[in-house]
Amino acid sequence: LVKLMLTMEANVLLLGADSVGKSALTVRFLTRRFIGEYGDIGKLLLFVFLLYLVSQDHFDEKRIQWADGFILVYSICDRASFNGVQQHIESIKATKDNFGTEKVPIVIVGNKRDLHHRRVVSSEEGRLLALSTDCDFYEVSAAETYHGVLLVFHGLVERIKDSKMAVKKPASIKSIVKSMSAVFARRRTDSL
Ligand SMILES: Nc1nc2c(ncn2[C@@H]2O[C@H](COP(=O)(O)OP(=O)(O)OP(=O)(O)O)[C@@H](O)[C@H]2O)c(=O)[nH]1
Repeated sequence: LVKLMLTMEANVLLLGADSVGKSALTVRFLTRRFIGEYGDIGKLLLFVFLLYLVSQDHFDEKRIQWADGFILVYSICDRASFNGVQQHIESIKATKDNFGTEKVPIVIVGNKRDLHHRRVVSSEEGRLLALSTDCDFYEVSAAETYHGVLLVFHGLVERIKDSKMAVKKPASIKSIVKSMSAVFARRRTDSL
């Protein structure tokens, strides 16, 4: 019995306005714990670590090109952060389009779901934005659960896989045609 392990490396860029929870989501995903649970020294170490991992919220083409997938975060308690997501989507699509890339893997995340008493952006608004821009949508609480955050990253990985397969498809059809014509060419020369 042979077991095949398929692994995939992907660059993921988290974008969003200040304080929407980008660091909290990343820390939750990587350590299963909420960023607020760490003591002062823990927070300092995490901060240094995240300096390497979390990209800040300004755009440049290189960073967008670098990324295979995007997590666009807003807070359900912050309308301006939600409005910013639309602009991010437009910039990403415009930049990726320039390079002829297929459907861009983007996941929209409404964070701070636990603060429902302070909610100003409804779930429907988030879902509609995702529908109209062809992105996935999740509402989560980095403060409360690991599972929802895990689903976000898994959902994005699935999208990245799909887009990589879509890019590869024409090449593989080409290679099938090539190998078939090689077989027929050999048969023709064999029968001569
Ligand atoms: N109640 C609640 N608070 C959260 C949640 N996620 C993050 N926070 C808090 O929101 C604040 C900002 O979170 P960060 O993770 O630092 O946000 P960020 O987007 O990385 O912020 P910047 O560094 O400004 O870009 C912190 O006080 C977090 O503890 C959440 O799901 N619920």
